[in-house]
Amino acid sequence: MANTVRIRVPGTTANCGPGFDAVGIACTIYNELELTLNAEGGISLEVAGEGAGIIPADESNVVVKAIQMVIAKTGQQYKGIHLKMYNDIPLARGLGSSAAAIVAGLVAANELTGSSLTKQDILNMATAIEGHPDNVAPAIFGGITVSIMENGSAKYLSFLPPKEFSMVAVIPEFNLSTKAARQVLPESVPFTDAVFNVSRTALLIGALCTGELRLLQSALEDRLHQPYREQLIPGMAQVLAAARRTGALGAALSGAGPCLLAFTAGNSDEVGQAMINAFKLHKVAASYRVLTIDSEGAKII
Ligand SMILES: Nc1ncnc2c1ncn2[C@@H]1O[C@H](COP(=O)(O)OP(=O)(O)OP(=O)(O)O)[C@@H](O)[C@H]1O
Ligand SMILES: N[C@@H](CCO)C(=O)O
Repeated sequence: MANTVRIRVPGTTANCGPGFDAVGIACTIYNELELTLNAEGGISLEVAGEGAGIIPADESNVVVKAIQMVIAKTGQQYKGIHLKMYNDIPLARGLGSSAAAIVAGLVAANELTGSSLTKQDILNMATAIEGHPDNVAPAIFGGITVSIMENGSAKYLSFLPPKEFSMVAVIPEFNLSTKAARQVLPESVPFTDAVFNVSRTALLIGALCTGELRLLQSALEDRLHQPYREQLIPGMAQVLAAARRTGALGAALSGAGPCLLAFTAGNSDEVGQAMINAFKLHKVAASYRVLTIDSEGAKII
């Protein structure tokens, strides 16, 4: 018997400057996934939008992996996995495409197999596939999330800020895999840099919780990953500086990049244009999207 469900999952921006592997925000950019499970074998895939013609229709596909994980865990007999994707989140740009894909697969398969998994189970399974919880947590719960790993289990909190802001995501035309962007990171950092990031991360969460957005400029500073990743993104420092000069509340690398994100309270188009122009000076073509916070996370539609 065929069994079909459709899911919507938001893209996410992780790290938010100093909160490496811990802080993430769900954004109003979405992928939709329609999953049909049946008893006959085979995997089929139709993709519209981002990733069309690139995403594989086999077991190397992270959505398929996630679905098979749920089928195995729940002891179901489904063999046929049929997927239709409608993707707006660009792949390997720093807006959480892999987290959205994993979460879509897990949530959809859970829905079709009796909904025995809790959101906490889904968070743990998604983190096991993704490797870190900072994108998958907001993709599941929505809002701004802080997540940590403890004895193999993810602990998280999700909140909405009292004061609204927008996020200008500037998306260069080239992609950068998280794997490549993690390879340039050092194995250890100076104690002073660790202290620098602890203080900024605390300030960042405090500023977002209280709405003291004037503090974002300092709170988005980071010494754990951005300085090392600059070499991978031509013009990164200048594009972030252009955002600040144009009046952004603050700016940072989105996830592992190459997307750069500015927080704004009004002149988003002006900031986006200034960032694109700064990229152009480094021969990088880019476009921008003005996003806000998604408060719902993954949901069945
Ligand atoms: N809709 C999708 N279906 C299947 N696989 C996908 C999908 N979207 C992304 N992926 C996989 O995830 C990879 C991109 O993941 P990666 O972690 O490198 O970047 P990202 O998740 O877009 O960015 P970041 O983690 O920095 O926010 C793609 O190359 C592809 O293998
Ligand atoms: N925290 C992750 C986010 C991207 O997946 C990183 O920066 O590598």
